[in-house]
Amino acid sequence: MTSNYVLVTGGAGYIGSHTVVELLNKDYNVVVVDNLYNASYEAIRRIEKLTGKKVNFFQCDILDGPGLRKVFSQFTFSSVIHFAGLKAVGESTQIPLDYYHNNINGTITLLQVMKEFNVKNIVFSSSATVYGDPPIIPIPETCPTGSTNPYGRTKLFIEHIIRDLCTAEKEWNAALLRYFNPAGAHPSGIMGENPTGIPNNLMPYLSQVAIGKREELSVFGDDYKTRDGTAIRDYIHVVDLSLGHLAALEKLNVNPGCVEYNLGTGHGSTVLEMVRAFSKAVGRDLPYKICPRRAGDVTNLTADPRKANSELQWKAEKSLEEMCQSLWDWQSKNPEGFEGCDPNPPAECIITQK
Ligand SMILES: NC(=O)c1ccc[n+]([C@@H]2O[C@H](COP(=O)([O-])OP(=O)(O)OC[C@H]3O[C@@H](n4cnc5c(N)ncnc54)[C@H](O)[C@@H]3O)[C@@H](O)[C@H]2O)c1
Ligand SMILES: O=c1ccn([C@@H]2O[C@H](COP(=O)(O)OP(=O)(O)O[C@H]3O[C@H](CO)[C@@H](O)[C@H](O)[C@H]3O)[C@@H](O)[C@H]2O)c(=O)[nH]1
Repeated sequence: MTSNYVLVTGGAGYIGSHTVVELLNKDYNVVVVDNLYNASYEAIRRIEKLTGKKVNFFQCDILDGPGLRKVFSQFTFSSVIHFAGLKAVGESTQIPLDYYHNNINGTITLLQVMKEFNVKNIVFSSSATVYGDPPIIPIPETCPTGSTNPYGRTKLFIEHIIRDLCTAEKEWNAALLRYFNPAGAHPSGIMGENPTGIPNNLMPYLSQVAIGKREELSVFGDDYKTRDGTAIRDYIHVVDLSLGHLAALEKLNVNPGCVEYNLGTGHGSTVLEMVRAFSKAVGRDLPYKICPRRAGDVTNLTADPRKANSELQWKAEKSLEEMCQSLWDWQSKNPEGFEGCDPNPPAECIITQK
């Protein structure tokens, strides 16, 4: 049995797949589990193509304790990077039970199996949404938390669960990574976000407008108290975000207990600034219309990333232009995303049926 594997849950998804590439590039041994609810096995094939390495993949649900035990019996893990979860804010208000069950029970099952196998280092995908409508901009990690939607509350509850575990059992270490707004794609143009159905998020929607799949962007609200009236977010290149996970893994080696980090750039952009930046990458103006605010949106989520910068020796390096260019490369080379590619893994990789 080879030791020192990193288990990546949700590793076929958008941020997970980019992180797996960076881990493999740095010679980590990686195992991916994903139930492929919101991903295609094609992402794993693309990771293999990009890195020239074989990915140990299992179609396994994190709610499937016996399934996870099968994986944990085959490898010795030093740590887990836990991406798996449902992530659409709007959908979470429609089907809250599914969100609470999948995200919270899934995480508890994972933590129980980790404990059984004496794996006590975890990097968790949290979110800036835990800050709700923050009173301080840029937002430090010490800002009060409290989310406005079921999805955000799952992130907040999971943070509490992991923190409680680290308090109760001192051998546990956890990095709770509060992501701001990931955007962009792998610079190769081979891998990127592959949203199913109509994208909820600004940048994937805008890129589908550019490719002609959607008529125009709806800009949700121009009456915010910002420089142009549209809401501000801290967009971070997905490759920078992925590298933040490698930095967090390193941090866990020095037994820090439970630590929270904002992963953002510290620079906020309005919706209209993003429309302009992406239009520039595409080479033409993209159509948009001003619409009412979207329920649940807040004015400004901009990170104060200094804690991550100093304690993780990590900094977001890539520009807004690189974010937009890589997204457009990916979208224009793969207008249908992974559609048309076989979404299923080889039968021997399937532990949990869909
Ligand atoms: N994308 C964002 O804007 C953003 C921002 C903040 C936090 N996050 C969090 O980061 C993580 C990754 O986000 P993403 O954008 O890559 O999303 P994604 O949907 O692309 O990836 C999540 C992956 O988890 C898998 N999954 C879901 N439930 C599972 C389960 N029960 N068992 C096994 N696999 C399961 C999905 O199939 C998918 O591949 C999520 O936890 C998300 O909440 C995302
Ligand atoms: O079609 C669209 C989509 C979005 N927006 C606006 O664009 C901004 C960004 O929206 P979006 O891309 O949907 O991201 P957020 O709502 O900020 O949420 C993302 O970023 C959060 C962290 O900041 C994560 O927790 C969430 O999971 C993730 O979806 C907001 O002001 C939206 O109102 C539009 O104007 N039109």
